[in-house]
Amino acid sequence: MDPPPAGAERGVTLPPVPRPTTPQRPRIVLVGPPGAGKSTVAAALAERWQLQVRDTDADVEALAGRSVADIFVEDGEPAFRDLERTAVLAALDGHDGVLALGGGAVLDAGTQDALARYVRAGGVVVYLEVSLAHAAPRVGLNQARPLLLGNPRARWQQLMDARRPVYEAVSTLVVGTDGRRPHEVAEAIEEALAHRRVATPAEQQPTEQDPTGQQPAEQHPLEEDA
Ligand SMILES: Nc1ncnc2c1ncn2[C@@H]1O[C@H](COP(=O)(O)OP(=O)(O)O)[C@@H](O)[C@H]1O
Ligand SMILES: O=C(O)C1=C[C@@H](OP(=O)(O)O)[C@@H](O)[C@H](O)C1
Ligand SMILES: [Mg+2]
Repeated sequence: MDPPPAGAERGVTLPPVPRPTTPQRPRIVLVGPPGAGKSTVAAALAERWQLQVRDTDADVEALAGRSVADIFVEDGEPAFRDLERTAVLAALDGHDGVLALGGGAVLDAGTQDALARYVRAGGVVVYLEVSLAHAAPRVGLNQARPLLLGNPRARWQQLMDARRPVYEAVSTLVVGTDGRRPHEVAEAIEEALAHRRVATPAEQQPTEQDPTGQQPAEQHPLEEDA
């Protein structure tokens, strides 16, 4: 007999958890600017879904044996981006769980290609949206995000102006986080996944197998097995 679905023992009805794929890939990837809550919401989703969580910033720090801030200061941003690409590609290729990217990871061409392949294979990329007014108090004035040093609000806005089109292009779903607590963002993601049936622009890019870019519904990784 199949084991009861997660939450059943607590009398809770959960939406379908994204199912595993072969080869192993993330069930969901979170992108968005600093302070969107990617790391926090990824951990919340993993907890809800009883999956492993991975965060490319933590992977980079493990690879380098130093903090993100120290890598920026000692080696510069290009060296950080190289480590980050390595971490992202490794996670997209072998992490079966929830994956949070660092905010600037999507700028890398190799990462963009890997995300596009992941999406064409049915993967889910959620862009966590946040406004400056809500992001600023979340990122605060701490030193952990070197790109925001100096004038964090102005730097954040500059980053967003340059990156918004990239976040939109690589994602298959956009979820707002303004005024929502992390667990409410996780719930909003679940709800969006449960109700979503229409392919988004990132999913409609043509593939060699399907020049129309349309994805048959039965291939979607969020559907429960029949
Ligand atoms: N929806 C939210 N509402 C309020 N605070 C949040 C929310 N999401 C995250 N935070 C807080 O904001 C800070 C940055 O969150 P984090 O998950 O590190 O963002 P990101 O990884 O996108 O940069 C953390 O202190 C976290 O607790
Ligand atoms: O936006 C960026 O370029 C960065 C975001 C950070 O991650 P979070 O988005 O998780 O804060 C971290 O990777 C690094 O400080 C650079
Ligand atoms: Mg983070």
